[in-house]
Amino acid sequence: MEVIAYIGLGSNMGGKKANLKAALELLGRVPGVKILRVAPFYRTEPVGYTDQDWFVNTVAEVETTLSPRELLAACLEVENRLGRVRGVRWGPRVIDLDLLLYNGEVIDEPALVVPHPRMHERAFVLVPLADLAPDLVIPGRGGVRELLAGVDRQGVEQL
Ligand SMILES: Nc1nc2nc(S)n(CCO)c2c(=O)[nH]1
Repeated sequence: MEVIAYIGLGSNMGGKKANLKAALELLGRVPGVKILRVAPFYRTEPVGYTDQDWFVNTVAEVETTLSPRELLAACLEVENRLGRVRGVRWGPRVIDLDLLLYNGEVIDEPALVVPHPRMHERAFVLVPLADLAPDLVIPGRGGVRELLAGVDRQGVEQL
């Protein structure tokens, strides 16, 4: 049966918008994954490891028959196909796909934590997510609209 999941995409190396478009193209070709909607792209100030180039971020809403682990594996496969080299943990990356939400479920397993543990404090996630689903509730964290009101939108600029 199909469920709804949300995937965060980001790039801060090379052709950032082109990298996001390529990732969406590859993701959309995965059997069992259908991209329903994609938020606008945003130019965003790096958080966490700040000594790096600005990112381009967006969020995609997908309908999928894959399990959470299968969907995560598909995201990692897209990253690998686009040449993601896992160097510095928080360092620059050609492409990053984060599984943000899966069918409203809470999952806490080794290498699979959903909702994404930091998404509720990240404007670069909440802003595009609110473009798609402002009334969504992030299990255990609160409503997207309310969380967005609590973060600093500084450093998230619509492209
Ligand atoms: N603005 C911004 N800052 C980030 N810091 C990390 S790590 N990442 C990678 C995503 O976890 C990002 C990002 O995608 N966008």
